[in-house]
Amino acid sequence: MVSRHCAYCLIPLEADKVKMCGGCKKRSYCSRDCQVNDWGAVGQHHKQWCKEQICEEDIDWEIRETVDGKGLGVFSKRLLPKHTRIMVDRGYRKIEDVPLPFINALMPHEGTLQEKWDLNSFYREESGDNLGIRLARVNHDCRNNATNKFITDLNAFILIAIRDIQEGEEISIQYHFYNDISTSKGYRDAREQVIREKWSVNCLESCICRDKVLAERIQKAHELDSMIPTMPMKTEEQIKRVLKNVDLLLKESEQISNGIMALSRTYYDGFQIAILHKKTYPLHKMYIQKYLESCEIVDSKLSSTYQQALKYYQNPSIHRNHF
Ligand SMILES: C[S@@+](CC[C@H](N)C(=O)[O-])C[C@H]1O[C@@H](n2cnc3c(N)ncnc32)[C@H](O)[C@@H]1O
Repeated sequence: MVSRHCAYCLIPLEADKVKMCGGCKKRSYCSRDCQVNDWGAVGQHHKQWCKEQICEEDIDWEIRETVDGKGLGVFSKRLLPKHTRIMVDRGYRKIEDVPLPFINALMPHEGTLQEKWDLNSFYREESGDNLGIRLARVNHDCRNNATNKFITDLNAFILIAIRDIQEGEEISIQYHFYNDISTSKGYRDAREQVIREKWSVNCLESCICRDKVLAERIQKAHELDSMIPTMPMKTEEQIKRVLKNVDLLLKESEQISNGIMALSRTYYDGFQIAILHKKTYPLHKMYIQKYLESCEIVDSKLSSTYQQALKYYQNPSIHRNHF
């Protein structure tokens, strides 16, 4: 069975007709024209990603039918260790920008283009509506093993493993964010309702997203997250107290949230707070180092977020909080 598609036009590829990218030796095409198109922004801008060793279809993952009625899904073809970058997918901002065969292939099968767009696109406050053609095949699971981020300046979604994913395991993300500690309960509940209506994903009473003890921990972590920037931070003692809360939040986030995404923000908070006072200044090193590492994973070295983090790492005194 053919499980590889041209990375540009998405037509199925016969094993003996595959043209491989000479750089990453992974990305596959049906023709030189498709390879040239994919190299620039017309396609997925592979020129930017070629050296980043992102996983590719048929080598690291494949799209196939699920056995539990969810339609197609994305499955790993090998062990994908935690923090592996599973896929990079160009973001389409408007229906008109998406090549017709791409959007036509999506769910709902008999739906209009608008219905397909509505079901498969993601909305983000900072970047609006976006559709990733391959990302749209990733199904929802409340115990998701991957998470995705839209990198606005690179116009790309990046899908990251948040724990080790075994060979043959389905790769899943969360369509609703019950454990997003950065938002209030009211907002999380409203978002969940909309998202359940959009994707008709209905969880059992026993699902982790309905666990009351966990919900309380998430709420407490959210309160801590909101409280940190409001705490007094003038004296050394006050700053040390805030940093204790930062460390507490990092520990909680590691266990209850989507991992790396939530941690990334809090590492940055730790950095901004530690540099406020000369006595706590040495502590900044650990936070900015962790922040830089997390930016490399969730945003990639190519992003402006990573480049800015690198500047702060190399020269913390350029940050406005520096004592
Ligand atoms: C973005 S698409 C995901 C890919 C889709 N399975 C396909 O074949 O193209 C979202 C749709 O997949 C199905 N789906 C995703 N996760 C599901 C889940 N956990 N349980 C049931 N259906 C799910 C629902 O029909 C949902 O509206």
